Amino acid sequence: MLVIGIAGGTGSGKTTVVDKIIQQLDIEGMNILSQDNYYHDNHNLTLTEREALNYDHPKSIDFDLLIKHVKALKNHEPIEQPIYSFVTHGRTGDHVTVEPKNVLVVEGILVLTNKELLKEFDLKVFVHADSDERLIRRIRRDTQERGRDLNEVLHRYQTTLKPMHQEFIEPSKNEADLIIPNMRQNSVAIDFLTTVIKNSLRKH
Ligand SMILES: Nc1ncnc2c1ncn2[C@@H]1O[C@H](COP(=O)(O)OP(=O)(O)O)[C@@H](O)[C@H]1O
Ligand SMILES: Nc1ccn([C@@H]2O[C@H](COP(=O)(O)O)[C@@H](O)[C@H]2O)c(=O)n1
Repeated sequence: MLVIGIAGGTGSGKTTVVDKIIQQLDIEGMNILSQDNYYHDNHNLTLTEREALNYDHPKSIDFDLLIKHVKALKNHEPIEQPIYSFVTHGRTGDHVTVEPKNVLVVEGILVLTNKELLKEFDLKVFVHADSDERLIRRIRRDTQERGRDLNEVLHRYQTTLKPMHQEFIEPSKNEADLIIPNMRQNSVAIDFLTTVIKNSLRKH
């Protein structure tokens, strides 16, 4: 199994890049594990308390479970992936069964910050977009798709997102084998990444 880690700041375009790779690779045997589904549950806290949490710090992620799942899939065992809600800031209680396949992509803002998880990756990618562009994309997405208002997005950006990006996410770029500039549609970079994955698959 080929395991690829794809990191990058919020709104950099990780999900979009993964979708394009899926289209271009055109293979059935590919799984995507999103770090977003591995946020700690925090159902012991009230909704107001959960809303106030820092979701951009590595401690917000249940890396133990994520790494356990990556290892299980590499070991040809199916996993029960939790499903997360950005509205309730917690796990929904539902799970999706993921069967092992030839390629596993693990994507999320913090996936290149964890030393144990890094050991599991054959290829490490960082998607880059400037912070102003990412903030604009984040405002659009969170207000349209994640049930947030402008004040919530801007408050979170100033208090936790920006400082955590500078402390943890931006430095994790140094772990990447490949950096994808994604300020605009970048089909050359997507073609290149697809070729690298195809070549790696031949060796696996
Ligand atoms: N190259 C790009 N140019 C313009 N908009 C983009 C680009 N890549 C992604 N987007 C948009 O930015 C938003 C965030 O992208 P997404 O892939 O969800 O980012 P991430 O998964 O890194 O948070 C989405 O609305 C997406 O359509
Ligand atoms: N309850 C939560 C959990 C996470 N976030 C934000 O999601 C961002 C990561 O997701 P991307 O798809 O943008 O990579 C991260 O920056 C968290 O601030 C949230 O708002 N609420």
